[in-house]
Amino acid sequence: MSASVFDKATTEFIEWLQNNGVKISPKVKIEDLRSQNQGRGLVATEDIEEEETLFTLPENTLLSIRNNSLLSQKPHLREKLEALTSWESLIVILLYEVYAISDSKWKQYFEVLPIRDSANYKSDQLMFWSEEELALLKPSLIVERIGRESAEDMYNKLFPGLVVEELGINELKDVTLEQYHSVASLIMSYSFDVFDVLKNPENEQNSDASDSDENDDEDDEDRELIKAMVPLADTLNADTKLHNASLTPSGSDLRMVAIKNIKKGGQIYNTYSDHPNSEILRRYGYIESDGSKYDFGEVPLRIIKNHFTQKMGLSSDSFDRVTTVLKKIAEEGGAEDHQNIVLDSYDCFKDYEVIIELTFIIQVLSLLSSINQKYLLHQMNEDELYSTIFLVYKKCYKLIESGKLTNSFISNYRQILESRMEEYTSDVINTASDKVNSSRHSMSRIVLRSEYISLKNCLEVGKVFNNEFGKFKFIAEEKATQDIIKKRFSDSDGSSKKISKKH
Ligand SMILES: C[S@@+](CC[C@H](N)C(=O)[O-])C[C@H]1O[C@@H](n2cnc3c(N)ncnc32)[C@H](O)[C@@H]1O
Repeated sequence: MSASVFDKATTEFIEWLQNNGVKISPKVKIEDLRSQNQGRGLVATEDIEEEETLFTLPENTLLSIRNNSLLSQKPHLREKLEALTSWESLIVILLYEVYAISDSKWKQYFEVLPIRDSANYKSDQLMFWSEEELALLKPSLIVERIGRESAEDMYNKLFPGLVVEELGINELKDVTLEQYHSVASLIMSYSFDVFDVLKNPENEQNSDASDSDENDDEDDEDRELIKAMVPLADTLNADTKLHNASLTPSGSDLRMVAIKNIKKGGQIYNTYSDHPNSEILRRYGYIESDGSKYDFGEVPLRIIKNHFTQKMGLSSDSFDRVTTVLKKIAEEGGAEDHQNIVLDSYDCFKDYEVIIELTFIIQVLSLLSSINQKYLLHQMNEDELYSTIFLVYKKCYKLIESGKLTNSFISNYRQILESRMEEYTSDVINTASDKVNSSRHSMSRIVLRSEYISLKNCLEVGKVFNNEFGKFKFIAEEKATQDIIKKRFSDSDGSSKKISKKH
């Protein structure tokens, strides 16, 4: 699309908005931001004050299960469509609107979307990356969450089986996997979750923007929220640090409101929720070159296992038995009493915070490794192992609750983070943000750098373990293990119980 064709599509879209009752402040305009690889965006043409309304959208401009040509033309399908998840129904509705009819009410809107303009919009969501390109993202765990399989399962469920045979929408009998992917990824990166005002007229609109996931397992029982395409609101780009406007309810309308003062010439930014760069890339196909505010790196359980088996003397079998018991303790105790601390991976945030499960599991394994030096875990039967781990679990819970950790915890924690960081190559670590472009190669490096920096920040234990809940004290190992050893392994006269000591 040449500049004039691109501009013409923008002009016709603005006319369409006005003809459909959308009120736009004279202080904003849609701008061509292709030179910054941002497609279209909204910018301020005057200084804007916090709380000013930038535009108001009447409910009938939204494209959703409440508003679409499919149900206007085939109202008998309502119940069956409502029985689908809101993901599935919006996919069918949008495919019908875009491909099956020529006179859609939203025609001018579609012309400014990637689905109609592949020349200006390249789909960089991870779903569209080849295996070689995905390899650029190693060792990020994001490559394990692309969800291609579940997306294809949904395609196979819908086409042609459900859509043609059950719903009888013959117009969609030839939908290809490619068309399905482009509509599904459009929904992933452009849709909003809004209150279903027709079903719940007393409810105000919800402002959750674009935080939907093609693979979310939804419970649509009461259908209070529905997925919708929201023209113009979805023209806003996003930035976790520059977020300055939000979509808010206003009766049955939606209003985009400034949440900060915005200077003339500044871009209006929405937020697509608290995602790190890896997830922004997966869902939306771009990255924040200087990192997302919500960046984190991840420590896979595999790294923790390697550490405790290779450096702390636990056998691989003991480690697996310990994690099995820890899962069992969580299951039996109920989530409130005993949380599950055995996760596939553990988040370490850029802002010097790690999830509590990471602290907890490393502390548990640290104490168990100390105990294992005297009383071999692999010689214990199931019951003995269970009760030992249970005591250690309880002890660690109390320690953490009272702001204490052991010295071996801190050394293990450091080494585990360092082992994970070693998986990142030095060229990634040294990527300069001013050299960033929108190539997949460049974006991969930024994602990896975001993760690496987050892990590195979490090595600053003085900050990580000195947070809003207070400063952790580090105590000697023996102080923490002596009670357990007394309770578990010694009779009152000091002789050892059933379990044999290591010689
Ligand atoms: C809801 S749309 C925003 C409008 C979009 N720029 C357009 O022209 O249609 C979301 C898409 O915009 C792009 N985008 C949003 N925020 C961006 C940013 N900060 N930098 C680069 N691209 C961004 C991404 O392609 C994303 O998938």
